[in-house]
Amino acid sequence: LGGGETSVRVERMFGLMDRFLKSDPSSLQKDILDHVEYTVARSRFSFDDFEAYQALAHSVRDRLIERWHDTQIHFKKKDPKRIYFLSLEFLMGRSLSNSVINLGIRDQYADALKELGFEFEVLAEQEGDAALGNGGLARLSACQMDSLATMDYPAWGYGLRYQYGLFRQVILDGYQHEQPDYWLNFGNPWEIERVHVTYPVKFYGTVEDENFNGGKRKVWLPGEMVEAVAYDNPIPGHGTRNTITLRLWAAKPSDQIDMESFNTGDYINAVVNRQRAETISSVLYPDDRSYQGKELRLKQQYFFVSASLQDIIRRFKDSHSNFDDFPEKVALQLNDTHPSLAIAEVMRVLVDEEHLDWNRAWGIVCKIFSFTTHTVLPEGLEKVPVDLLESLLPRHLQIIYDINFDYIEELKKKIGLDYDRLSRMSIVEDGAVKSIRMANLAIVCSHTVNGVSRVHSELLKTRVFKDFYELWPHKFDYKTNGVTQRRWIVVSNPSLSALISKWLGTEAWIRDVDLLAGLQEQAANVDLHEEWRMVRKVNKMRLAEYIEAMSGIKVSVNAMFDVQIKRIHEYKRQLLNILGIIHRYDCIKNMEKSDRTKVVPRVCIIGGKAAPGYEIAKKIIKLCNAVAEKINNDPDVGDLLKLVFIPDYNVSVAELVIPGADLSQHISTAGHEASGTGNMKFLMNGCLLLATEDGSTVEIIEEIGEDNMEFERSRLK
Ligand SMILES: N=C1NC(=O)[C@]2(O[C@H](CO)[C@@H](O)[C@H](O)[C@H]2O)S1
Repeated sequence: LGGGETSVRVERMFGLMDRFLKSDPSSLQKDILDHVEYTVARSRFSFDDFEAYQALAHSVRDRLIERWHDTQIHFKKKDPKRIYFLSLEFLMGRSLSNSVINLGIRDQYADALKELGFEFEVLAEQEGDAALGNGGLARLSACQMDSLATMDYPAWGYGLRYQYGLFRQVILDGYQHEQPDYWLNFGNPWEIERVHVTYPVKFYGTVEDENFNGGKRKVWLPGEMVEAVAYDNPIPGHGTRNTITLRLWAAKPSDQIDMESFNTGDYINAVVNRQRAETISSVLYPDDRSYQGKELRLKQQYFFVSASLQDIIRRFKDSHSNFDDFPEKVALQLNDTHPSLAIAEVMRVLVDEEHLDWNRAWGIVCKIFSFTTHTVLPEGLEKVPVDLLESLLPRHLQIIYDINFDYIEELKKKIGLDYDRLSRMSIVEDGAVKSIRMANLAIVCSHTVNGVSRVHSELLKTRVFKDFYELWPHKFDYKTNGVTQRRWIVVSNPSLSALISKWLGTEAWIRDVDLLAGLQEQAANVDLHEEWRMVRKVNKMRLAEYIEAMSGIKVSVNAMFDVQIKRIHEYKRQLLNILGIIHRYDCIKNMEKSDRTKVVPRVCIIGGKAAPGYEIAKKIIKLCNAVAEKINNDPDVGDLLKLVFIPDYNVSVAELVIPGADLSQHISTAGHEASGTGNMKFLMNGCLLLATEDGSTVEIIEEIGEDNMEFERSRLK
């Protein structure tokens, strides 16, 4: 995502801030009440918090739509190079607060609501999280969309509209149980269903040779077809009118019901096609690492790739007829290997449908793809069994074989007949299960390959993709993860946000996070310290109330809140943290009463979901709850030590926990966390980090400076 040459500011269109919608409190009030009556269909004189939230959401959406249309008109006229971000996961969280803050009208809405007898924060709590992702990779996608919009990029996000997002974590007797995420049950005011934006997606079938222009060409005869229907989500930038689109695809059957079966009373078979189709976009893949359930996963990947590319090519052809212009107008960013089939799909469309010759099509493909890899371990690299691909997408397998043949012939000219290396670098893995190495496919066809931190990039160059780096060093770069300060300070910690603006003397940091460095000039200001302590206290009180409401455990805000919230993984070492807590408990129990006055009271907070099939991770959750049961019910320890497992950790829970944390733990086994983003969120909220030198923490250390660190570098002898 290079310089600003493709980012054209979407200035105030037609000379007005908002063409038709005003934002003074009385106009907003009228808007909200109109939506109560005409959208929510409730009496404007009697409606509850949830109905008020629905009306408020539609009122805000109206303002998003104005800018959204202006943006689309603007870019249709400018016809810039568009960035298409292809990701199978977007962990968006709630939209209301983020939208009104980016629109710059949060306070106006809060004032308008107060006069109607409602509190903005109470209504914001009515919204469910859009949890269309598993963890850091998915939340990064959401933060990137916010930043692309704010930086005025003409960008699109493409993904899947899962009917059920990331499972709801319920703790029973200390164990994790997974419940469906019914995030759509009460409607979703933040999306627009585009019933006219649908594309056929094909699967299975055979490939035939057909006479064409005196030669032969391949024709794919599909065995099954489903419809992809677009659901659009406006993503507003901050301090700009640029409002980009997150287009999510839902799978619908091409034929809703088989009337013959129905009329013969075979009601199950009558709808079996609908079920087969809708399953494709029904459940978010429950794990952000291991790859089981391969066929469904592969169907999901191709479904969203095919629909997205049909949409992108249609948009290109609306104003261009020569595919030589395609690389000038289209950049496709592969978020991990999940969208890698896009490479074979573009080749298929260009060669089989647009009738470009192979080499011309290949030249185009190699200019439009960039690949972000988030994996540090070779065993985490995605492989697709050839037999599965041959069954589901026979034409794509042929294309991948052809790509690989040309690539290996070229490789032989460069490295000679080093068969071990040729075998390692091949896109096709021969072995017990012949497979397609999706990362190799992505690297061969992309013009850039980026890691997500400097440390990660070094691991890629020296271990994971060493062969490729030696061949194409120019392809490899890194873009260290980032998080948006709009969500992680302004939305989640408004009192800190106000304090920062006051002491910096500007709100410009909300668009440009580097301006936060200006606070260093006030680092010794005791007045700022006092205000900051008050902010932290308020946030800790909010968190303590939440803990008591969720677990019944009373915690003292005078204790240090020591937090570790992230997906449960062995490499993230929640177990090490729990063993440390057991040790701390043991030390307190064996301490003389007089010595206990030296103990800093501590509330240890752990939260996170374990993948449903990850048994060890689920046992760690049980251990945490068992240790908590023991410690929290020991009056001898009292407020000196508490342990809380926060259930169902999600984006909204993170927005509550992070501002209240005094200390946070990022103690992954070095070399395992590709980047990590929780460290950044805690840091920008003024929290101390207890961390290993891993992933992006290494760069945080450089940014903070070693004189601000306490090091415990116990090198192995
Ligand atoms: N499947 C994954 N989930 C993650 O959180 C991963 O991607 C994140 C975003 O780049 C990284 O910050 C994490 O370190 C990495 O584990 S990879």
